[in-house]
This record gives sequence, C-alpha cells and structure tokens, in this order.
Amino acid sequence: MTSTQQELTVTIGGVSRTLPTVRAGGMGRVPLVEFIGDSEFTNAVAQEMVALIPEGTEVLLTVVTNALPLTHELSDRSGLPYVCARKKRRTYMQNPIIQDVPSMTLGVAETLWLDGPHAARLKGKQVTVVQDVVASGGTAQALARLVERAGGTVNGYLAAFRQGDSTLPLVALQSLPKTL
Ligand SMILES: O=P(O)(O)OC[C@H]1O[C@H](OP(=O)(O)OP(=O)(O)O)[C@H](O)[C@@H]1O
Repeated sequence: MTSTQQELTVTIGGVSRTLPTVRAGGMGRVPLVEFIGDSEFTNAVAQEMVALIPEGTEVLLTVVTNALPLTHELSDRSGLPYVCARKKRRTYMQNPIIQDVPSMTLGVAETLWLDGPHAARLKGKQVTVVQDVVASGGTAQALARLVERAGGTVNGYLAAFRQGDSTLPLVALQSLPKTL
C-alpha cells in the first residue's frame, strides 16, 4: 500500500487501485473502496479472500450495495451459498426481519431488511458475515443480529478491508487508514 497526502493505492492479487477520497466533516479525506463497476478488482479481491473464509462456514451473509458483487464472486469461488440483506423494503418481501444499524462512521442511520424466505436459509446454519469494508463495525453488528434473529449462528466476520479500530473478531485482507 502506498499513500500520498491525498490518495492511497492498494494492491491485491496483483491488481492495483488508487482509491478515491472524500472529505468527511472534520475528519479529513477518507479513502473509498469501490467494487461496483470494477469486475477486475472485485475478482482479484474475492480470489484472495477465499482462503480467509472461516472454517465451518455454511452460508455467507452480506448487505447491498458495494459488498454484493464481492460476495457473489466469493460464493462462486467457494461454492458456499449467500444471502443478501437490503437497505430498503421491497413490495415483494414476505415477513422481512427488520434491523436498525447503529450509527456509522460515514453514513446516515440505516435499516436493514432481510426477506423472510432468505432469512429461512440462515436457520440452523453457521453464517459468516461478509463485507467490503468494516469501519465502526455497526453494519457488521446489525448483520449479526439478523443472523441470530433468523435462527442461525455467527461463525465469523470477513471483510476485504478493515478501516478504523472496530473490536470485532474480524478477518480482513488489508487495513486502511481512517483518513488521509
Ligand atoms: O463498519 P461501518 O461503520 O458500519 O461501515 C461499513 C459499511 O459502510 C459502507 O457502506 P455504505 O454506507 O457506503 O453503503 P453502500 O455499500 O450501500 O454504498 C461499507 O460498504 C460497509 O457496509
């Protein structure tokens, strides 16, 4: 990883990306990881993450948006099924489990929606929570609550990047600075 005052370059699986940064309040510039629209980087990261999937995992659980293509590729490579929570209610949902996300480092308050039939796929399973980035850990905690409320067990937390100082027992490929 190399960084200058305004940008940060990461390399994973031989693929390098200079991360865009956004100004976040008084925090300075925050590096942004983007998998949406970047299949080459997504595939390289997923390939490296396969080996980090915690032993005993039966199902992967993620949340839209940016983590979705990554988890899709991880599922494809590992053969493990995945389930995805939404951030909006959809009209076709049946008895969704609704879970608020505690305050996040960058974003606004969110509510996660897990469709009932998808929640059923977590019941009695060892579930690993998959994210693109874990910062405060608030999203990961909300996903863990969804697992528990669906009758599954959290087997671990896996992310491409750790950003900040969450105390979650997280496995990540790389750490990013909170600000540049
Ligand atoms: O550990 P936390 O502080 O909870 O933050 C991590 C979350 O923040 C980002 O999501 P973002 O809000 O940018 O949503 P998006 O993926 O839908 O763009 C990222 O994709 C993680 O899901």
